[in-house]
Amino acid sequence: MVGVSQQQIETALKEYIDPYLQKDLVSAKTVKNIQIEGNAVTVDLNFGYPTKGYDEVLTKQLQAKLNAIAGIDSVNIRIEHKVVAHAAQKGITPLPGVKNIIAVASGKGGVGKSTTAVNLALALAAEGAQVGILDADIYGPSQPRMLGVKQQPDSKDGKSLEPVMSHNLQSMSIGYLIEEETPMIWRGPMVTQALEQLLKDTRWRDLDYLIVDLPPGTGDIQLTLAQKIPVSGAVIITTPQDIALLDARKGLKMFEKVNVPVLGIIENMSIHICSQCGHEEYIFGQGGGLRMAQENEVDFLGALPLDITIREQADSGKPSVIADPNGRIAQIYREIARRVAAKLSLQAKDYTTKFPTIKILNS
Ligand SMILES: Nc1ncnc2c1ncn2[C@@H]1O[C@H](COP(=O)(O)OP(=O)(O)OP(=O)(O)O)[C@@H](O)[C@H]1O
Repeated sequence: MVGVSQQQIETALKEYIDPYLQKDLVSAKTVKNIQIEGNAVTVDLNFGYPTKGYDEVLTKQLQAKLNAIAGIDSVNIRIEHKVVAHAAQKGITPLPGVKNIIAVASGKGGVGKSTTAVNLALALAAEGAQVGILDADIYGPSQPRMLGVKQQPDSKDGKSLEPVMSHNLQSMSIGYLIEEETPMIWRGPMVTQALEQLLKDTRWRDLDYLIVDLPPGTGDIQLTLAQKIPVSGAVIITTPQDIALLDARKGLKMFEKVNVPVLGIIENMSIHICSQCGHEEYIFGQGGGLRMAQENEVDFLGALPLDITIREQADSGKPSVIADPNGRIAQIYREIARRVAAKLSLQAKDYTTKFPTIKILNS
């Protein structure tokens, strides 16, 4: 009997389109090794984005596919992931301890940007990445409450700050340093200076992703931040109302202006689910976020319902991804997290720190 060939396995792997990368496994360069021993095949895959919540489904589908090849009776799929640093805006120095910064922005306030940012960060961590969150929403820092953090950050040297740990997430917020009731009057330059300091003086530790929860809006402050922080990609949060969509479009333009790629749009409060009877209703209109994404040729990353549990869980210091990890809402956030990370993994790598020094020798 003729044995199974490497070519046969590759052809089968080429037929599998990864739903997050939207490419087949071979073209996406995820296949690291194929080993055939008699009737047994082992495939080693390596992804540039964290895949914990997807490994089981992927393994089952590939096993079914490869087992269908005549002559194979044992399939072993080994999955790894390795997140690398991707390029940020030209001329901005990368942040020590942080591979990729993802900015979460909204055109207008109150659309659920901070709630989505923290759940996205927790979802990326649940997928297996090392994640941090910087609460740059200086006017209304809500991350301490949502992360259930009461203590102030430590400082080992009196100059830098140690990130606060909760739910396996490193975090920093102006809210850790000032009293919640203290009225702060921030003026433009003060905000950017305070945030730059908060970002740079924190000793982030080996982060694959740092989520930056930007202040709402698309004014000068946001523009300056988008220019000064080394951002690899941005995510825009909107609700389906026309007014929010209009403002979200301004957000898209802002990132375009500063050459930060937009990874996609998330629609929040998309559909209302009645907590009494489960009835579903599109209070703010249907499909607005998707249409806007299509019109502007950016990805639509997903939609979250308007659901009281999202607010209650965030308010209690345990956002939905932590409070109900197997629930429907957590699964939506995790699906979105995989899309965000996969989209980022397709972008150019950051070579700035890896170039060897060229020495010119006089002979
Ligand atoms: N999908 C949702 N379903 C129900 N409540 C939500 C949802 N998303 C956010 N909320 C609630 O809406 C309120 C506003 O959310 P959040 O603070 O995240 O918005 P924001 O856009 O960051 O606001 P700001 O612009 O003021 O910083 C919060 O009480 C939050 O718990």
